[in-house]
Amino acid sequence: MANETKVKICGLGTPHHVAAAVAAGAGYLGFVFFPKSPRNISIAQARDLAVDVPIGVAKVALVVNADNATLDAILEAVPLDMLQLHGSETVERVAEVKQRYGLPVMKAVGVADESDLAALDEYGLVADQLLVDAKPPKGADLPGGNGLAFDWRLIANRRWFAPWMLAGGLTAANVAEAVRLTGARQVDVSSGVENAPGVKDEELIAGFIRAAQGEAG
Ligand SMILES: O=C(O)c1ccccc1N[C@@H]1O[C@H](COP(=O)(O)O)[C@@H](O)[C@H]1O
Repeated sequence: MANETKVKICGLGTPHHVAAAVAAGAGYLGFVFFPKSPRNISIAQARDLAVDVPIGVAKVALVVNADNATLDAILEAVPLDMLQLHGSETVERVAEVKQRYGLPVMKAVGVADESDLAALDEYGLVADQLLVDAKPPKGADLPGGNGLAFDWRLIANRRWFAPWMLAGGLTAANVAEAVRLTGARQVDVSSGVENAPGVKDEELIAGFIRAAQGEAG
């Protein structure tokens, strides 16, 4: 039976793939502002993509340790619904960004083992949402979007003060099991709906959303 798992498709870069994600039922669309990422887009590109997104589908800006000038420039030009902080932003910086921009903030926390879980409790007291992602390997260029999963059993039956989203190495083949094991009601995917780094695939997007929502095929 179908469930109501909300899906975020991250790292969109073309109107075609934005439309495909919306048509397939994505609840969130992610735009990456991080020059090292193969999914990085300019502010002008993001504005053009965001303006046609229907009301009810949240437009999320993913940034990594962005300063106020960078956030000012993004938010002056792009109509956004949420900020995703995916770097080493402190609890204090999360609170500052929330207050300065008045938008919901989702803080990404990397998980590799038990010792990483305390950070979720801390950020959960200040962020509007948590993004529970795999910790990047040492020396990785990207703090996320590496297509790596973590051991989902680490967070089975854990809950935090803020709503949360599961990320990291999710694909159409593993997302149903990830949801079953963790109890996630929201999932986020980037690499798992691509056929090359940074190149989204319409069929993979639709297949991922069907699988996340428990629909066959
Ligand atoms: O997608 C990126 O390029 C990216 C760059 C910098 C930080 C985070 C990034 N993506 C986020 O990482 C997770 C997991 O991605 P994947 O599905 O394992 O590829 C996801 O939350 C993206 O939002």
